[in-house]
Amino acid sequence: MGDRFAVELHEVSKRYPGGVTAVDGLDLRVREGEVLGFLGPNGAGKTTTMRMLVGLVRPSGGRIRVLGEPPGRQLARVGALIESPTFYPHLSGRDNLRLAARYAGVPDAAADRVLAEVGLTDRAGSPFRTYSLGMKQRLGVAAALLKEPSLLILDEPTNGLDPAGVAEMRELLRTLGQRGQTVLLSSHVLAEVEQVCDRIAVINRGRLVAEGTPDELRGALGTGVLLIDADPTDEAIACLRADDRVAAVQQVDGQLRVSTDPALAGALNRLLVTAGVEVRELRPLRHSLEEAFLELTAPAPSRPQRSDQPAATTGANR
Ligand SMILES: Nc1ncnc2c1ncn2[C@@H]1O[C@H](COP(=O)(O)OP(=O)(O)OP(=O)(O)O)[C@@H](O)[C@H]1O
Repeated sequence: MGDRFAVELHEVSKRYPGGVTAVDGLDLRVREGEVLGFLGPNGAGKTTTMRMLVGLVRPSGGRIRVLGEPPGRQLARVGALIESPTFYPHLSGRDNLRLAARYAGVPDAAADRVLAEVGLTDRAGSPFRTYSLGMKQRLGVAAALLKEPSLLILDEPTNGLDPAGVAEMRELLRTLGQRGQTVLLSSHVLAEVEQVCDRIAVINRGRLVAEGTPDELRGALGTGVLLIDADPTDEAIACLRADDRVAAVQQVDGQLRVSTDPALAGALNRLLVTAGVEVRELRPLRHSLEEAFLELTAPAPSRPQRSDQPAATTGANR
C-alpha cells in the first residue's frame, strides 16, 4: 500500500435543492491499494459522496480528486457499482457482460475473465432473471471490474443479501483486497466491512466522525478498555500500572478505565486479588466495535457525552 491517494476529499459539501445537506465538510482520503470501508447509518451521505466521486452529482463546495484528477476525468480507470446495476433479464450473465464490455470499449473476452473473478462462471449461461440476489450483485461487481479499474467504488454491495450472499460477497471483496486493488466500499453494517477493510471511515450526518484501522478504532472507541471498581483504588492503580500488559489506567468517577486486551480480565482480577485489593466490579467498557459504531452514529439527543474518552481519530475534530 502506497502513500499516494486514489481519492481525496477536502471540506466537501453537498446541499440538494430543497435544503437537505447530505454531505457537510467531509474530509476523506483513500490510499492507493487499500480497501477502505465507508461506514454510516442510512442517510449519512455515503451514496451522495460516491456519486460525487464519479461525477454524477456536483458538490456544492470543497475539493475532490479521483486518481489525481477532478471527478469524471478518470472514468476509464474507475469501476463503480452505485445503486442497482441494470441488466437485461432475458440475457445470460455472460451476454449482459459482453454488452457492457462493448459499451466500456473493452474486448468481449473480458466478460469471461470477470465472471471467473466473481465466481459466476458456472452460471454464466443462465438468464439474468434466474439469478439470486447475491448472484445479481456479484454480476454488478463483475461489470465494475471489466475495465480492470485502478479504483473500485462499491455502494452497499451486500444490501439485501441473505447471510450466505453476504459471506460470498465478503469473500470476493477479500480477494480483491489481497490483489492490491484500491476499493472504496460503503456499508451501514460494521461487521460486514470489519473483516475485509484495511481502514474504516465512519460518517454520520455528512461528516467524518472516526477513522482508522479496525484495531485503531477499537482502541479509540474504548472497546479495548476494562472498567474496574476496586478498593483501595491507589493500590489497584499502582498494581495495574506496574503490569506491562496494561497500556494506561485512568480514574473516572471513582472507577478505573484500564486500556488493555479485554481478554485479560480474569488475569487482571487475579493480579489485584493476589495483591490484597478488593475487586467489586470488572467488565469491558463496551463489548464490541459494533456497539461503539452504533453509539457514534446514534441520533444526537441520545448520544452520551464522550469527553472523558480517548478521542477517535476524527476528521471532524481535526
Ligand atoms: N437527489 C436527492 N435530492 C434530495 N435529497 C437527497 C437526494 N439524494 C439523497 N438525498 C438526501 O441526502 C441525505 C443523504 O443521502 P445518501 O443517500 O447520500 O445517504 P446514504 O448514507 O447513502 O444512505 P443509505 O444507506 O440510506 O443509502 C438523505 O437525507 C437523503 O434523503
